[in-house]
Amino acid sequence: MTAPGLSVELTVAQRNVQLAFEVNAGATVGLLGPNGSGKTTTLLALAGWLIPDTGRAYLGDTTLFNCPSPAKRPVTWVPAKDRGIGYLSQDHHLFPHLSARENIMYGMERAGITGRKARREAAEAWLDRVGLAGLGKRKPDQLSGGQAQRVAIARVLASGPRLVLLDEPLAALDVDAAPAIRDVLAEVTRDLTVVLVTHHHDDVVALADEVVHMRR
Ligand SMILES: Nc1ncnc2c1ncn2[C@@H]1O[C@H](COP(=O)(O)OP(=O)(O)OP(=O)(O)O)[C@@H](O)[C@H]1O
Repeated sequence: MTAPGLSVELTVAQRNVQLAFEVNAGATVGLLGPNGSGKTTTLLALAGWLIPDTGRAYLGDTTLFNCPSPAKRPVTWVPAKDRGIGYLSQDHHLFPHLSARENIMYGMERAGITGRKARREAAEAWLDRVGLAGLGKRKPDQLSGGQAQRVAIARVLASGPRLVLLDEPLAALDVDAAPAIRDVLAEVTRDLTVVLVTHHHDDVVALADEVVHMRR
């Protein structure tokens, strides 16, 4: 399946955020800007967790939201669970009672991927792909921070998202662990449409095809 392109424009007056940008199908755009410039706000609106005052976002042929006026309800508002968007933050947010493999399988189940055996096999393949072959039975508290973030990457990607949102995905990692995981992210998102928020120039160089510079 080919990744869709993304087009977004939005304003959030209370947060003093106003922006517009496009991402080509299968490309990664990096959002760079100082604290408070609206990077997280933009990701929240795309993910479906924040309704902007005005704006529109199109993912391929799908209208994610269409908010013509702050005084009116959105004309179109696709709920977060129906957007087919994968969100990865700096915290892995793995379920502590589930193994690494079960966490990945959970992401697939939520995305409607049927068949427990198929999910299990796919989860094993994802563990392999993110460099964790053989560690599928470990619970999050038996993994290092870097290994847990690799599981989180696999959980997001295994669900087959149409758009991937990366919110400072390497910020919580040791400087020693970050480069290898950056390489994993670059490999697994190569053909996907991605919006990346980061403060790190290394992330932009390794992951982004284009950069949006945001100002306060
Ligand atoms: N829950 C909130 N309610 C009101 N204003 C908020 C809220 N969260 C953030 N803001 C404000 O909205 C603006 C944009 O914040 P946002 O978190 O999107 O910026 P950011 O670029 O992601 O910053 P950072 O790099 O610090 O994460 C800031 O002025 C911030 O103070």
